[in-house]
Amino acid sequence: MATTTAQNNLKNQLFVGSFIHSKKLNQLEYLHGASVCVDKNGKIVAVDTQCAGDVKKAAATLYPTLGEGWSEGEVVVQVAKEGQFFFPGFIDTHIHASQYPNVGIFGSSTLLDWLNTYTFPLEASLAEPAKARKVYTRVVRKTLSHGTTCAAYYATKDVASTNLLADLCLAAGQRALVGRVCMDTPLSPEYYRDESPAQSIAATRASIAHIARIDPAMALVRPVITPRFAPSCSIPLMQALGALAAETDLPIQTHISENKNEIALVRELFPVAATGAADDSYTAVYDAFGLLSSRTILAHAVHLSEAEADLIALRGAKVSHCPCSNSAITSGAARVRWLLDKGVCCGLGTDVSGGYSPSVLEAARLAALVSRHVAMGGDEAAKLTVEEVLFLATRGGAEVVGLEDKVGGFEVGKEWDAQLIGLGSVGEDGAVEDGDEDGNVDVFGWESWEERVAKWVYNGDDRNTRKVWVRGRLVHERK
Ligand SMILES: O=c1[nH]c(=O)c2nc[nH]c2[nH]1
Repeated sequence: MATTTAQNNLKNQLFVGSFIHSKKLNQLEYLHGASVCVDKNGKIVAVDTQCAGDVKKAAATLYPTLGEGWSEGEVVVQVAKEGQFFFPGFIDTHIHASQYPNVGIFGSSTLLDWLNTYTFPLEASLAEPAKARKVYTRVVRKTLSHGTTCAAYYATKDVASTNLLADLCLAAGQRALVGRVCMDTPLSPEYYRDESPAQSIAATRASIAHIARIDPAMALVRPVITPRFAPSCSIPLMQALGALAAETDLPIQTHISENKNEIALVRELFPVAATGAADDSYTAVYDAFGLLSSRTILAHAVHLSEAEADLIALRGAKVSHCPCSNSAITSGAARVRWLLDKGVCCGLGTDVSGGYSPSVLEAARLAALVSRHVAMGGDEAAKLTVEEVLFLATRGGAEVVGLEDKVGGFEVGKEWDAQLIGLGSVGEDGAVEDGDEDGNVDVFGWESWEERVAKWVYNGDDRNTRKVWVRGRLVHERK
C-alpha cells in the first residue's frame, strides 16, 4: 500500500468507464461507457454518457469544455478497466483520529467506563508531539486507503497536536473537518481537562486561527467547534461555545443520546432550572445553548424520544449514524429509517475507536445489519438497502458535513472526490484475473451490476479501493 501526497501542479483529467453514484436515497445511477472531465482545479466540468467508453470520442466532446489554455497532450486520461467502476469518495461524519491506536480494544466496556479505561489516557498521551505525528499520519493514510475522501475528525484538547492533524490532512490531500475537543468538567480526569471555560475557548480559537492560516479558503480543511458531549462541558462552557458558533458560523460536532447512563447523567447535570431549556431532554440542552443548528453534527442519536427527533428535524441538525461503535460498546441500535422519515439528514460515522474499523464501507455494511436488528424488533420498514447505505456513505454524509454542493456525486460543478473500485474477476480456471488474488470479492461474470455492488458492500474492503482522488488529486494508489 502506498499513499501519494498531494500533487501541486494538477492537470486537466478525463475519466472514462463505469461510474456509479447515488441519485437519491434508494437509487443508484449506473453510467457505463461514460466519461467525466475534471479541470485543473479538480472540478467536474463535463459529463458525457454517450461516448460508449471511447476515449477519442469522449475527448472530442469534453475537451472543449475545459475552455481556453488546455492542450490535448496535457490532459491525463484514466480509463477504468472492464468491471471496475468510479464511485464517489466516502465521507466519515464522525471519527476520533486520536483514538486510532485503540481500534478493537474495548473489551466488555460501555461508554462511560470505556472513556475512563481506554480513551482518556490515550488521548491525553497525544500531547507528546512525536506520538501525535505517528498516530495522525497513520490514521489519515489508513482512512484514505479505505476511500475516505472527507472526515469529520475529533483530535484532542491539545492545540498543537490538533493543529498538526489539520496540517497532515492538508499535506496528504484529505478533505477534513478538524475539531479541538472541549471538555472542562470532572467527567474527565484532572490530567485531561480544560482549566476553565475561558481557557477552553482560547484554545479553540487558537486552533481555528491555525486552520484559517493553513487553508484560508477552507478548500480542504476547516475547523469544527467540538464540545465533546454535554457531560464533559460546564454550563458556562456550553454558553461560550454556543456564542462562538454564532460568531463564527462554523460547524459544530458533538455526541448525543448514545447510552442510557449518559442520558441520565445529562438530566442530572443540566436541570431545566439551570439551563432554561424547553424540557429536560438531551436535545433540549444543546438547543438551549445555541448548539443545535443546521451546522450541527450529532453522533449516535440512539435513544432519542419522538419530541427530540422532531426538534432535531426542526433545527435542521444532522445525525452521524455509528453502527459499529453502537454495537461494539453496546450502546444500542439507532433507528435510522425513523430519523429519515422525520426528515433528519443522516450520514455514517466509523466512530473510531468506539467503532473498531476505520472503514466507511464496513460502517455501511453494519448500518444494513443493525437496521435488520431494528426490523426484527418489530419495525419491518426499518431495513436499509444497499442503495440506502451507500447514499448515507456519500451524499448523506456530504450534507451532514455541510459539503453537499461540493462532493457526494458526479455532477458538473462538483469536485472530483472519487475512488476507483476493482472487484476480483474469476477466470475459466477458477483463478482471479484482476491482479486481485488477495481480495475478498469474487465476481464470476454472470452477476448484474446491482449484484456486484451488493457483493462489494457485504464483502469488500480496502483491497478493492484501487485509487482515490480528492479535488482531482490522486491521494492514494494501491500498488
Ligand atoms: O463514542 C464515543 N466516543 C467518545 O470519544 C465520546 N466522548 C463522549 N462520548 C463519546 N462517545
